[in-house]
Amino acid sequence: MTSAAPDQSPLVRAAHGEPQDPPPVWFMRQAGRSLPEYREIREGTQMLQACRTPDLVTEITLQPVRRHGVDAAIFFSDIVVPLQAVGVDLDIVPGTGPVVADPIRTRADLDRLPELTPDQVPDIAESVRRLVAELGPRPLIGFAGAPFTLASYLVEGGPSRNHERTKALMHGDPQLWHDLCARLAQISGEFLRVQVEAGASAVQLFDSWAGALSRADYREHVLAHSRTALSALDHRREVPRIHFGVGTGELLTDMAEAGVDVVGVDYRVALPDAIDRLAAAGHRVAVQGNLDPALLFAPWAPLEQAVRRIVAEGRAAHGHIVNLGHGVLPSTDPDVITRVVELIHSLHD
Ligand SMILES: Cc1c2[nH]c(c1CCC(=O)O)Cc1[nH]c(c(CCC(=O)O)c1C)Cc1[nH]c(c(CCC(=O)O)c1C)Cc1[nH]c(c(C)c1CCC(=O)O)C2
Repeated sequence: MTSAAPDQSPLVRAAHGEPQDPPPVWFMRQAGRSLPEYREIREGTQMLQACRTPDLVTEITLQPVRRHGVDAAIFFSDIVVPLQAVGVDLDIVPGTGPVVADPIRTRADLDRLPELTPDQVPDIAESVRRLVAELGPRPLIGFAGAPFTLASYLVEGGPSRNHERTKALMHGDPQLWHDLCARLAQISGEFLRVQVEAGASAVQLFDSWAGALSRADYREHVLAHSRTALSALDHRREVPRIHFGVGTGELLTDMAEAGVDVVGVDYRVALPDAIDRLAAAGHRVAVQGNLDPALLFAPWAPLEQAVRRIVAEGRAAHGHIVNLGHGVLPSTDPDVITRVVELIHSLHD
């Protein structure tokens, strides 16, 4: 399945616009609570503590690769790890998500948010190096949160349905908003750069909550900062960049402008529509997606049909990486994931 070196792997080739037969597959949140071996090894260790412990990061990242035979590993970490590394007082609360002790809402708050330097995350580079050595020809995907999604956690103080304080800041004090996002672009870009310099073969920039924005707001207040974050990798254009957000059907062509090779498609948009929209706007990019994670709970017959359809639809794209339209849900049966991977690997054109 995998060829000699990660930069020649099906995932990297598909990301650079060379269709693969069968297409490569991995799953967002493939590591995590759906796996009993993950629940076991995480017992007694806080999430953020686990993310900073190379033995745990290495083992947890490899668990889904061993079990499911996916075509890539995704680095086990969290989008808030670099924020904690620069000194933000935050925690990941089980069942809730990241919670920030002192939200950032004023200029004085922003002044307390420093830039990220590599010496603050030596363990991240160490974990990536170990993983790359273990994975051999299989690529490791590094990742970071995009400025808007990180800003939402920092401004709201935690997960938010409506992002009201974030949007109030964006519109009420655009200068402060842009300065905050510029700082987050540095942090996010540096976190990606550390992973790539340590050997990651591809990256994904998660702008998970960008789908909450209008196109106008996205273009005026967000796009340039995501582009800046990714520009930290401009000296390594051979490392493909994937950009994903939930509910971003209306933003796909805008997100493609951030300097990306692959646009992640969530399950609310039909893959052919996403491919057409991107092509009509002149973007020669690959697509990733877009099986509904809830379909993994359906009987095999409709699930198989959906997987076959997505693989067939993806053949019209400039490269297709099969994935879910968002992360694996914690109560998913891992055997179903393994069976889906086997099916995809059997689907030759
Ligand atoms: C928005 C976001 C976060 N973190 C992340 C995003 C972007 C991706 C997305 O849109 O889902 C990114 C992330 N977080 C995690 C990964 C690991 C790699 C992988 O995908 O396998 C990745 C890529 C591990 C994690 N990150 C988290 C867990 C669960 C914590 C645990 O297992 O105890 C994992 C495995 C915690 C976390 N961290 C965050 C949330 C919303 C949660 C869930 C809280 C909960 O439901 O308990 C913030």
